[in-house]
Amino acid sequence: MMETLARAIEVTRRYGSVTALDGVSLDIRRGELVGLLGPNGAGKSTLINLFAGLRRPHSGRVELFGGSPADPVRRRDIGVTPQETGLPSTLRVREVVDFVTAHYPRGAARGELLERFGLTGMERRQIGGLSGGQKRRLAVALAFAGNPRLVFLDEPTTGLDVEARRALWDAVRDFHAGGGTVVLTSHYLEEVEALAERVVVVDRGRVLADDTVAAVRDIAGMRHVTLTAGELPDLPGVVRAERDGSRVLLLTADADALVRALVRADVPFTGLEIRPTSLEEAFLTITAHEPQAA
Ligand SMILES: Nc1ncnc2c1ncn2[C@@H]1O[C@H](COP(=O)(O)OP(=O)(O)OP(=O)(O)O)[C@@H](O)[C@H]1O
Repeated sequence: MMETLARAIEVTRRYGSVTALDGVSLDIRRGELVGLLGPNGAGKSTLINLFAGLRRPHSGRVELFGGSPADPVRRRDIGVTPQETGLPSTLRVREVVDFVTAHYPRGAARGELLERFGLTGMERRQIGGLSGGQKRRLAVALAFAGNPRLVFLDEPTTGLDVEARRALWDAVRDFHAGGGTVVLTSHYLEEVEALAERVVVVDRGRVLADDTVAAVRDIAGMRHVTLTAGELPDLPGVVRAERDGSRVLLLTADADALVRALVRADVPFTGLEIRPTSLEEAFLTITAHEPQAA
């Protein structure tokens, strides 16, 4: 059994009347590269802030390396890149890196760290003079300044162009290949797909799915097929079927095959519509209902 580095057990966290996390349980094991996927306001940043010891849960428990995230000794072995890049604009790149690195017993070598994130030659530049993408890369690089065992990257590639995004993906992959554990958040399945093996889908403070990227991709690729028809025969690949008067809604991973089967079965239908499901819709539908016949 792989060692668990971070763990949330039935965690609830509110902000005023907003429940940001609602009974979330999650284990992050050593060597994993986990993507937290979910729409705006899903609770991803809140979860990272709890693991990083920046916030405390209202109920449930959060553990980091088997202890409390509030313990500074445990926090030495993590790195975090927050969603907002707030670095002092008058300082030079070199000064910021040295300042952050100095906080750790095993700080990274500056030159090597900057190289990994495509910032070589920028040591003397002031933060305020960097481009948005360069600032972002620096903020992500700082998460690795202490040679952490576990890093939390909150939307690491926001604001990066394609090339910079790929370079950052490579840096994250290198860290992972060297035995590092990564938790990253994203709104985009493609980003999670490019990096992660395991994806945890979060929405409205709850974990909707915790599975392989392939399994989640299948669910996310579901289509809603709706049509007006009478009694329907058994159709292939229907995950869920629902009737509302004469309107039938079918959920399937392969809409083309479904439509071909409908035509072959020679059942009269009108008003055929096919549309993608949102990730949320797909997961809610699948987790809330068992397949049933129309
Ligand atoms: N400091 C705060 N004060 C009040 N409400 C907050 C605070 N932080 C988060 N929230 C609320 O908690 C919920 C979860 O927010 P959170 O930032 O964790 O989501 P997220 O998944 O990271 O979203 P995004 O992708 O937009 O960053 C949202 O409804 C948000 O408005």
